[in-house]
Amino acid sequence: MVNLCGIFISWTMESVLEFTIFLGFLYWAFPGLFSEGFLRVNKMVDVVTARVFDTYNRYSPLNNNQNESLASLSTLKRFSKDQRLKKILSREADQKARDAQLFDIKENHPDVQLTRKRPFMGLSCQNCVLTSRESLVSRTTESLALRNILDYQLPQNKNGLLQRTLSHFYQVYELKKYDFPQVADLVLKDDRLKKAVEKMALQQFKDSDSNEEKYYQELVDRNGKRARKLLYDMRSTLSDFLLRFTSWVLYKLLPCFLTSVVVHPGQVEMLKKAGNSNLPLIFLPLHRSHLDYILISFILLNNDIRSPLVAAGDNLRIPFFGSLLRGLGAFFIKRRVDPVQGHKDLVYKAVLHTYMNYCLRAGHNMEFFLEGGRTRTGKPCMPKYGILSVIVETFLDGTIEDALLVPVSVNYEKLVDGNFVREQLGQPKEMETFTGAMKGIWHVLNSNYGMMRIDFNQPFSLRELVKTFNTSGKLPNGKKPTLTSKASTNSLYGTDVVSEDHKQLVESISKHIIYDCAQSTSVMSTNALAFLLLTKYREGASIKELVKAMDDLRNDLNYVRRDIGFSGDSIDVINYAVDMLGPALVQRLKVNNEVLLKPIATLPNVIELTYYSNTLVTHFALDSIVAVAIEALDKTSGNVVHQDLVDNVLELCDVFQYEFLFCKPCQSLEEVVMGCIDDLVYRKQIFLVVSY
Ligand SMILES: CCCCCCCCCCCCCCCC(=O)SCCNC(=O)CCNC(=O)[C@H](O)C(C)(C)COP(=O)(O)OP(=O)(O)OC[C@H]1O[C@@H](n2cnc3c(N)ncnc32)[C@H](O)[C@@H]1OP(=O)(O)O
Repeated sequence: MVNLCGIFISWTMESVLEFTIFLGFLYWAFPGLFSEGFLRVNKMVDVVTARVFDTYNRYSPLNNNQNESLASLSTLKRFSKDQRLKKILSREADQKARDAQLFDIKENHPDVQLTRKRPFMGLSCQNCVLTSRESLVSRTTESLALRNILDYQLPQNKNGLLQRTLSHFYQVYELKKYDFPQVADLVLKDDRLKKAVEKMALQQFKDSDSNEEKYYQELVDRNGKRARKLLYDMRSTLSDFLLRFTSWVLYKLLPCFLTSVVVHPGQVEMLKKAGNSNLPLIFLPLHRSHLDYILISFILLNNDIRSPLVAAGDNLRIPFFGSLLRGLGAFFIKRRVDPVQGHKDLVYKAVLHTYMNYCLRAGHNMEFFLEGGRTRTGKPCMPKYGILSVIVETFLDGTIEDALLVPVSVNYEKLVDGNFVREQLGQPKEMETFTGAMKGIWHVLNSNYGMMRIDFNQPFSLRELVKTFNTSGKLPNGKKPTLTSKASTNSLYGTDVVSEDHKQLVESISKHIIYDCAQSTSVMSTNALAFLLLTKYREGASIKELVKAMDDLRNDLNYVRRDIGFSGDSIDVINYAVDMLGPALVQRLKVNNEVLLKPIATLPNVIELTYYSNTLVTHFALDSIVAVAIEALDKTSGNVVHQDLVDNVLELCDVFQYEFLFCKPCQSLEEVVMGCIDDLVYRKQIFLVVSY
């Protein structure tokens, strides 16, 4: 502090001038910063005031119920007098209300409403991994209530003055310490990598005109050096200190733009138990925003679960942020493995495969995004198979005994990384840069994204899944695979051909996981409103109509045990969602003294609204296809033949197979379609069933 004062006092005229020039430069470089400057200063003052009050509350007696902004000690005193008066008044009012209620209860029958139990999302598949499904979870785990992880609570017995003042610091200090071994040197010595280098050199040697031994050696050296460089560009330098420090910073920053980050403590409990099994956990989230991996690591770290290494596209290897991400667990992969001089890039594949192999063997957990990037439409993307094929291969060749796969679904009330409208209109993606990232962070910090929800599905054993697929032939084409543990001959590592069985297996696992994630994604208020407005009320609807439609939608979702990420009266939900979506997406009109909500269904705005709605479109995809198939049938006789309808639906499903995953790979699509028709007959009474 003394030093800091000294610095300011010792400022000369030159320093002042220099500082002014610096400010001038900032203004020139980032005019946006200054034009909105005052607004932001105001916001900042609000945040600081809120923090001061928050701190005051922590020191003051625990039940003082004060929740308004305070400025000075005298105001505080006056405030507590007012508070006391308010309390007395509210106690009296309470008393009166209770008396009146007691009278009502005596006179009338009470209107008892049963609160519906929230479904526990993400249990693993009972067809494929029954043993995993029965482990790690209990009735108590299931019935725990959702929790906002930004509300950090100190343990009961650790609630001293210092701990309360520096609660977040205390939290990160107390975290369990893990070792994060570095494996790069081991990778370079690995025989398989050396063989891939030689094989690549040999291919290049054969393509050349030379037949001198010396040239071949030169090629081996060149490829060896390339392997080293690829590895050092790729590797992660996960650091315990950096994780803790970032976690502390996040505790301070996240509340600036998120009202809550909601997780199910039961799911976290399952992960903790799985973490104690000494098997690597492989986290497989659906990718919506850059916040996904930040919050997943944040939650795991703060629950004493080993932080994972995360496969990051090398487009994120930008100055400063690249090194930061590397220290927080990122290992950088090429987003496309392109051929080198007309041949498959064996060296790169071998580096990636061997690196992942050693990381898993060293006990690291891993995380990667099966979709290979963020969804641009709000619908889950079809999976990419490269990284998962390495994990499966690492298990099949006996390097690891087993791995626990954890599908993760993430949803936001409001999309954090812009709206992808530019890209959806056909313009190329803007590449990540340092200034772009800084501007993005600044923008995010000054916005409100509402609530974020993360669902960790139940971890399941890769061994059990492979065994089930092996023994029951539950692959989509009904083909029985015969995969046995054997030396590595396929996947990303140094090969030209991936065996058909292995391909089928990896594809089925990937699709199963994407399907599971989509099923366990909870529906946000913004998804529900956008869906209703775009599919049912494109021309607008009164609040009353929307409330009725929202109630019906909630009932439908509850019936199929989809979790809804909001609660309360539908009218409040709608008003909240309208505010979150903003006037650029939903208009509030006043027609004949009635408020009408209307979607902006014109380009480009409709693209963003569709993004929100698509979370539910996936859910209703099969129902909609049945509806379209019924329309296409000949109904002149007044009847529809069941089998014709099923055939029509299957044909349409074939057309849409790259757009939606209609069922799990372990299910038969025909049976799922028949189930869907039966359900529509029973619940929506679309037909009267007649048998001849
Ligand atoms: C305290 C808090 C801290 C918080 C702070 C934490 C921050 C901590 C980290 C930050 C982290 C950032 C994270 C960013 C998020 C992304 O950057 S997402 C983007 C990057 N991630 C991914 O793309 C992962 C998924 N992608 C893949 O797996 C892709 O396959 C790859 C590996 C990128 C390659 O893609 P590709 O070149 O298009 O090739 P693809 O057709 O998929 O096949 C590649 C190979 O896989 C194999 N293969 C393909 N199909 C199959 C199959 N069916 N079966 C078996 N093998 C197959 C074959 O060997 C094939 O090679 P070929 O035989 O064709 O030569």
